[in-house]
Amino acid sequence: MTPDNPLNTLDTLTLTRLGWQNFFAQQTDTDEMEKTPPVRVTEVHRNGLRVRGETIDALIPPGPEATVGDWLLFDSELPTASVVLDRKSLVKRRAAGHDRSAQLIAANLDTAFIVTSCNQDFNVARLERYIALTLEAGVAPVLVLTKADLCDTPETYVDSARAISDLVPVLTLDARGEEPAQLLAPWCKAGQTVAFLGSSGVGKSTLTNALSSTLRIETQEIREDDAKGRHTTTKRQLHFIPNGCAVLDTPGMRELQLTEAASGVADLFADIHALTQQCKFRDCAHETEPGCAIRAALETGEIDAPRLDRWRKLHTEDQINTAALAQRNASDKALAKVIRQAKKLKKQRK
Ligand SMILES: Nc1nc2c(ncn2[C@@H]2O[C@H](COP(=O)(O)OP(=O)(O)OP(=O)(O)O)[C@@H](O)[C@H]2O)c(=O)[nH]1
Ligand SMILES: [Zn+2]
Repeated sequence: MTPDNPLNTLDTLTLTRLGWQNFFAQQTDTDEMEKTPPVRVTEVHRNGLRVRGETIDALIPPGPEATVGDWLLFDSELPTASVVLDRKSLVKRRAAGHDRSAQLIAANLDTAFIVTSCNQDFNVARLERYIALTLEAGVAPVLVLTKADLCDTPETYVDSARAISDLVPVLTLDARGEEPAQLLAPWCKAGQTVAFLGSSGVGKSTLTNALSSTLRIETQEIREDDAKGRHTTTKRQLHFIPNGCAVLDTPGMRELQLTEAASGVADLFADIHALTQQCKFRDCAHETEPGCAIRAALETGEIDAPRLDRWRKLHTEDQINTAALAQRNASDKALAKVIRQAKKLKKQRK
């Protein structure tokens, strides 16, 4: 459990402290802001959303299709009618389980710190998954390798992390103590919103604490045998730290499936994506087709086989989930139409 951040209980947080940016200001005006003041979703609970504004701290019932980090124009008379402002960025995944829907993880992040440790948690395929997800979302990814202090050869992890993509900076650190605040400072500036993503036990809460001398989120030691965490953080919560940055600590996600992330995957695997455009057939499966640019590049050693496999897996998974989601949305629409027609008929009969 995460105890309440003492700063979250301060009476006044200016809009800037909450992360208000020009992008949002441009969507409204002073008249509207007086009637329906902007509030930010700082926590998502089963029974509603906690929203914070300059003079508002309220729990509103579920209704607005919003997630942590969203900005709403708060309707005090009918909170569920509050309008969600257009998002600067949106991180989502395919919901866990059999449901094909997309689950919103966080909105309006500027930077995502993708956290892993210099131990068994480190896994290139999973990091690529997180990177594709954040690139798709419009959030800048930064890889953070924790527990360098517990590892004899952190360089091997750093080298593998650096090889993933030129688009992604890599930081290595001990999450406890002073180091993180200094190393993360270039991204954790006033008015910015950053988040820590990664498996349970990699040090997300420790890093969140490290950014603020006043925060004390609970952390727990990982299991010794497999370095897995105990899912100590159970909810997504935005913390407002003294330097004016908003920080989101998230629970470790057990399953991270991509959906509607084609451009994120293409950006991360830009070289492979470019090659696919050169295949003779537009629907080339890169198996046995003549004129396949992917297979040719594999033969010359221009691309490496394990990385190609990882691309293939992500690309296929994203295509399948995206198609399933489209189908679901279409059938939802069709169902809504049937209900509307039934209601209309009922009315006519009265
Ligand atoms: N030595 C060392 N220990 C660390 C480091 N980072 C985290 N830890 C420890 O690892 C354990 C797990 O850290 P947390 O911050 O709770 O991990 P988390 O990612 O927030 O985990 P969940 O809340 O379960 O998602 C704690 O005992 C931390 O003190 C590090 O860089 N070095
Ligand atoms: Zn091909």
